[in-house]
Amino acid sequence: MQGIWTTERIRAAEDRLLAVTPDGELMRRAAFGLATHTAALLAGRTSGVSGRRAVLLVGSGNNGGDALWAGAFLRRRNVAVTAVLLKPERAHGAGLAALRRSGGRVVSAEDGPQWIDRADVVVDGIVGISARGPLRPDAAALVERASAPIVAVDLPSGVDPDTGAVDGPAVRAALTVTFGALKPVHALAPDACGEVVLVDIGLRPELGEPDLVRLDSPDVAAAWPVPGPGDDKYSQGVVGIAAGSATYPGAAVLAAGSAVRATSGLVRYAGHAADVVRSRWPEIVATGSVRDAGRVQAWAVGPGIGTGQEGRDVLRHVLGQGVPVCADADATTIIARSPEVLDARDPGTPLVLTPHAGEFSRLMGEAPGADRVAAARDAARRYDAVVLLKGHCTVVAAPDGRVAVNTPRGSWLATAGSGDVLTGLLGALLAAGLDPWLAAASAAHVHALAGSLAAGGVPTSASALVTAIPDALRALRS
Ligand SMILES: NC(=O)C1=CN([C@@H]2O[C@H](COP(=O)(O)OP(=O)(O)OC[C@H]3O[C@@H](n4cnc5c(N)ncnc54)[C@H](O)[C@@H]3O)[C@@H](O)[C@H]2O)[C@@H](O)CC1
Ligand SMILES: [K+]
Repeated sequence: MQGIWTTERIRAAEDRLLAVTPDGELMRRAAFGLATHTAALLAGRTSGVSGRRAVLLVGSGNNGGDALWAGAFLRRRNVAVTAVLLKPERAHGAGLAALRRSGGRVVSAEDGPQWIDRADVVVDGIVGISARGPLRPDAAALVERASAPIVAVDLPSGVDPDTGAVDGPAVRAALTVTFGALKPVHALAPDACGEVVLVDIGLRPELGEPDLVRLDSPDVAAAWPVPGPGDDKYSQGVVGIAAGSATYPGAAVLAAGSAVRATSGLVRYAGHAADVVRSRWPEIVATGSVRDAGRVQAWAVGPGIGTGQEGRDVLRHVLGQGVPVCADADATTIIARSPEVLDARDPGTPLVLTPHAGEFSRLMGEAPGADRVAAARDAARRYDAVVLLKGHCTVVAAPDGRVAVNTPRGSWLATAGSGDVLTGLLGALLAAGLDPWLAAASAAHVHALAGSLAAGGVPTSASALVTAIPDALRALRS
């Protein structure tokens, strides 16, 4: 599990560490790591380091200081280094002196473009964790000019460090070299960060518990239920799927099929698409109504059930069964419009809501906004439910404040029916007895992995996603 800390926590930890570390030592560690990874990028992209040209974009803070010191280290490997100072009077003094001593060139922002045009790599030391708002016009113009790969120092400038939001011009890096700990931007703005490498500067002992986490494949593999010697189809958890309609059976087929592929437990289906579901998935026990579905250990409810009286009755029924419920799609809309359906829920029975931005707006009366982590946390508290906020990056918040972020592998999941597949995965994990927050985060992880395997670099479909679930689980467990 990877920990992620907000900039406020990072700054506090850095202050504690600075107090017991010789002056300049942390920046030296950071800059040495930055130089090493920048040289590796140069070697990879231009098959050499010596004689290559690096341009540093240097802002007014320590982020620029890191860039300048890294420039001095790169000089030792005979890289031609030019620092472009955005605010010459406020550039990091010691870093500037070190670069000059090493034979680096220092130019003004006006002279920057001619050096940027000839660069093999551009190092973005414009702003780091003290950044506020998008790039200012002078910096934006220089960044725009760069056609060489950009290495972001700590984080891509112009992207909000704590939310990953981009509201104007920002750096799009090939590589981000960060120090001490991952920050939210690294999980929430993967396209702006490019590859992210973490340089150890000794901060970990000062950090405490992370604010957010990202599950690694081994975490998900360890959590994912597989049958043991004493198991049968009932002991592994029976999931009920209440989805789809006679006119729109697709959601039912996808959600139920996804549950079949996710675990070895039994899958029940209840709804108007029973015949279609049975013909597609003969292993499913299908009935026409949730009232005669039989016992289950969790319900996944919502996709395609409609938002009218019948949908409301279905939702109220499953919420009253005293088992965990994953409420998706139409079920979310019903809850937003008729919150009294939640009265049917036994207090203490886990509920997972899986809204996309539009459904979130209905549930909360306002859009998630730039701070999607805070938004998901608020919704989790308001509904006393695990909230999985869909989007390019999925945010999973628990009512107790835990948050997991799933960083996608491309945008392959943006396809019709993809959400139904996630609902099936989540239902199966809830039925197996996983902690609901871990279930949601694990389902999101496998969903994304199945998406990238199904796609293999070209657009894919929800049906292909269902087919790829075993491949994803195999990849996790290998
Ligand atoms: N504190 C430490 O011990 C360490 C800090 N390190 C580096 O220091 C960075 C943080 O440095 P600072 O706190 O000095 O601040 P930054 O370098 O992040 O920002 C400097 C200043 O830029 C200005 N600014 C904010 N937003 C801007 C925008 N959108 N456009 C233009 N200017 C803007 C502000 O006046 C801000 O104070 C980290 O990101 C990291 O790179 C590393 O050297 C590791 C050790
Ligand atoms: K930066």
